[in-house]
Amino acid sequence: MSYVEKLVREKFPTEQAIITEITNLEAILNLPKATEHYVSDLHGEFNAFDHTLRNGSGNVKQKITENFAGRLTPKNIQDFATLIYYPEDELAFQKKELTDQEFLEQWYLNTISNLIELLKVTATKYTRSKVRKALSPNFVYITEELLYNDQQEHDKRNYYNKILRNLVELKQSDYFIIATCYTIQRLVVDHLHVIGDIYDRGPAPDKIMEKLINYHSVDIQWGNHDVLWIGAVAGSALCMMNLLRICARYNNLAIIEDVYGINLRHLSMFAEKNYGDNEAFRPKTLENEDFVMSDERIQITQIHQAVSIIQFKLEGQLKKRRPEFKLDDMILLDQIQWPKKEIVIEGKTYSLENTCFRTINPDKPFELTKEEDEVVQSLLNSFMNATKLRKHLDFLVGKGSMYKTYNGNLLFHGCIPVEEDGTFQQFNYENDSFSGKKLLDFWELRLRKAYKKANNGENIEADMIWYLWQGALSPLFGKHSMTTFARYFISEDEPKKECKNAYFKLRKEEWFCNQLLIEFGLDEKSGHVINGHTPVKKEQEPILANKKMIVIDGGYSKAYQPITGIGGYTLLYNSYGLQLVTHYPFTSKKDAVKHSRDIKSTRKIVNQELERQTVADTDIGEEIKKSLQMLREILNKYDS
Ligand SMILES: O=P(O)(O)OC[C@H]1O[C@](O)(COP(=O)(O)O)[C@@H](O)[C@@H]1O
Ligand SMILES: [Mn+2]
Repeated sequence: MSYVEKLVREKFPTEQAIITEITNLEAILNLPKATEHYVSDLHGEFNAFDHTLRNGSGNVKQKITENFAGRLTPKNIQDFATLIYYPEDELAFQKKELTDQEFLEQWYLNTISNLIELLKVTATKYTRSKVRKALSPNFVYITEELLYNDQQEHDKRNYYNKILRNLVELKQSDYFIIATCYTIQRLVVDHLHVIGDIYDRGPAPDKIMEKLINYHSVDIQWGNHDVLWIGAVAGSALCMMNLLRICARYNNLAIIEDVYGINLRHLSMFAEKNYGDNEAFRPKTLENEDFVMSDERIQITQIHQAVSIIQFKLEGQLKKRRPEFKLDDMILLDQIQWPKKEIVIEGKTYSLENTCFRTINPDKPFELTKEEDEVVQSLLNSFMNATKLRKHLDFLVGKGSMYKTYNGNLLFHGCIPVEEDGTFQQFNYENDSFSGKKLLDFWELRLRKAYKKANNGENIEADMIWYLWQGALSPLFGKHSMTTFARYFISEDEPKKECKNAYFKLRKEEWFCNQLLIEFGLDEKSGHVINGHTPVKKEQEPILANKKMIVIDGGYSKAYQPITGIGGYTLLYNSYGLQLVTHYPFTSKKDAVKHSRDIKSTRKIVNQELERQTVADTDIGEEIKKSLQMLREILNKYDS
């Protein structure tokens, strides 16, 4: 008897137990495929993300409309949807509105009854045991009684009404309503995919991480911004400087100090001593006008310069340490022609503007001053020992990966580096070379290794994570070089250009997407490639290559909304197929719910006439079929 068979027999010790399990699994295979929800490039925009999760990208409202249209007015449908998204707020609002006790009681009775009806609809896709797990432990018994009872029968109706009345009379209805609303939110989406870039630019990536940690089912594909944070905690000073620079640039240093508890005082004092105001380094402010001339802005501008210069010095050191990274295209401090402060790029001379080079020794431009070195070391130490940050990144590394194949689709953040003709580019490392799927597997292994071996000494492993941030063959970056230096100090546009990998042109072609799906062992007839990373501009299309490629970076990031013109794309994949959902930019809860300024449009991607998919058509279905086969074999042995 094999080890697995022994375990199965232990779990199902009798013939009857096996038969019950077979029946149960067969039934599950016939349930409709559960809904997957895809989001991407959240960039710290917690409020917008939270709203998307609460409304299931419009799925909650769609279910209400399908079920209650004709019975509830559009306004009542909207109020009901609002209750499910934000039950605490809507309850408080209704209690204030309905001052007459009788009206309020009637509202409670109607609401609970409608909620149970909606819960029934959302629960039909799941087994009873899965629904039970989604219920609040305090109300499992009552909810099941209400859920699985037929109200039409006279005696049962009395019983049902009595439970409802009791909830109201015993003052349990608020708790019950809140719990049921969250259960409905939980059931409308079975699994969430986050296609990278949770961190940077926006104010609250930490809250996104907390939400994901507590979410019932999620996977993450790392984005280039996420790996910066992983790199910093793994001991890469260069990753840390990059993320500090971005935090200063977007006026987000509070996330470092107030949220993750990393003290920036030493850095700030050093910056104040060495830098003044500088136009090129003022933080991007999106709204707060008072901020424009404040001391705080000067302070951030100083920090921004200090960390940028340290970053540029460390890049020079890295180039020497890591020749295999081929950093020749990168503008480095040793190219500056002193004392004129000019730089020659591809034979053309550019004068440097907004310079802040006082800590740079022209003879040894990559050398940190003693104080810079102290600042770096103490910051790195703090990053590596910040408990909350470690908790968030443990989750990010644990649940994350470079790519995912899921129910026939291929998910990754950036690209698979290719030549102009579509052949996979080779990355050479230690006498081996990697391309296509093998390249992504290689990077995943390296990242996990570097994170595990985190140390703040000479950290060669962590350099690898930095490469994922901006290396020319990084699948997460996908551009020939990052032109950060030029973007601060050169006014001409030419040196600021970042050329995209041929992947981004080729992904519009169906044959190319088929090649990608085949490379990852998927069926090119039914699979899709799903990407984030490159904001889909106003004039561009998110659905490409005869619907094989879907790019869902639609601009959760406020800074990118002017170019995308919307507030983000999400995808829903239910038993009827894939739908692309376009969101309005999120301004406030109130605006989103009271004026329905959330979902702009929903577009079907896959032909509606296709047969409805069941669990049998999914990856989990495949697993179940394997288990069924094994159980049947064991059962046969009982017979013989
Ligand atoms: O928008 P900013 O802050 O100027 O940053 C631009 C930089 O961000 C990058 O686009 C990388 O970030 P994304 O992954 O969000 O695209 C770089 O290629 C570029 O140099
Ligand atoms: Mn990205």
